[in-house]
Amino acid sequence: MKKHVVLYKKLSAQLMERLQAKAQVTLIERLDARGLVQLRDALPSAHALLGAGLKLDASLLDLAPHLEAIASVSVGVDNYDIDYLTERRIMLTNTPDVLTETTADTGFALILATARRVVELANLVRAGAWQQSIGPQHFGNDVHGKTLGIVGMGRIGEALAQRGHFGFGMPVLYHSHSPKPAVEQRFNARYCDLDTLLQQADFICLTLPLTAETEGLIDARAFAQMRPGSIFINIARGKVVDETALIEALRSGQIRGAGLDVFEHEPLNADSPLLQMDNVVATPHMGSATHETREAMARCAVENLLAALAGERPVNLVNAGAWTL
Ligand SMILES: NC(=O)c1ccc[n+]([C@@H]2O[C@H](COP(=O)([O-])OP(=O)(O)OC[C@H]3O[C@@H](n4cnc5c(N)ncnc54)[C@H](O)[C@@H]3O)[C@@H](O)[C@H]2O)c1
Ligand SMILES: O=C(O)[C@H](O)CO
Repeated sequence: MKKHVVLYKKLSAQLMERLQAKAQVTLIERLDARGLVQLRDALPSAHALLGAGLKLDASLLDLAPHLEAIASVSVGVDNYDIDYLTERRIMLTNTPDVLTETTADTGFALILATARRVVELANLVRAGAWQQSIGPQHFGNDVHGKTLGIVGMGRIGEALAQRGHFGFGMPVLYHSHSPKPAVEQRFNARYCDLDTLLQQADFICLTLPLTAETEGLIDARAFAQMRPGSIFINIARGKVVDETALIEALRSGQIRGAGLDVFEHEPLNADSPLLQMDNVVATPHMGSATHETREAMARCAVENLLAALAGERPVNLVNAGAWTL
């Protein structure tokens, strides 16, 4: 008998066909109130789940006694209680690598948009307020040659460093768990502690995961270290930042601007003070959101899931303990 896979993300026809050839599939089209009821109804017979953007904790997963695998269509795994999954020997897989370049592109889009005030000035043109040559009150700042600070030198951090170093001639500072000699050689990057990076970088970019260790890492104390004129970019996770402290740093002029793809609560509330600020560029958690990359992520998740259900070790297994226990 085919195993039961519950999707809470729509797949392309091709991937759906591939999955249906091997499994009985239930698709939950939207994770609204009705969708959540459908999910709870499907969990008791589910062998595997595939999707993204849902906090899957014990309160839901206790409803799924037969669950063998969860294929997350994301690289970030902060929505899952990994210890709980490992204890139950439920394999968790993610989708690294395929989204690295696209997410780094988003990071650079935010760097350029904030430094050069692209959104603000495009809105001015759209509003018909471009009546004469713009003057210094509308000038931005250079990106090329400025110091790029990367917090979390992993896959996406490296792709950002590559763009900064080779494309924009930027000196690169980085802070990570440990120094990476190969990265230093390739991008002429310098490892430093977090405070030094915050004090010296013109662009401070977060590319690290949300974990118990990183939650609230960038707080009021951290913003106080940043130099006036610096620009803060977050393409990691909103909860790595104390958003109240960020708003205060923007209001007080401690930092010059922020490019934000992720927020403490998503979707960002329309009455967030961040949306009242011209020096903030806010995007809707779109780091990996291109047609090509989202399809590659979904394909990667399907492959991981099919491997798990076939009793093979998935390539992108996050919790090795679920396999070897
Ligand atoms: N905005 C988006 O749409 C989007 C897209 C993809 C990924 N992301 C986020 O980006 C994160 C990074 O992705 P990746 O593929 O580069 O992951 P990765 O594991 O390759 O890199 C993360 C890096 O952060 C470092 N790190 C972890 N904890 C740290 C700490 N406390 N202090 C300093 N460094 C620390 C790690 O050593 C690693 O080098 C993901 O976990 C996800 O949350 C967001
Ligand atoms: O972690 C990821 O892959 C992105 O944030 C998309 O959810």
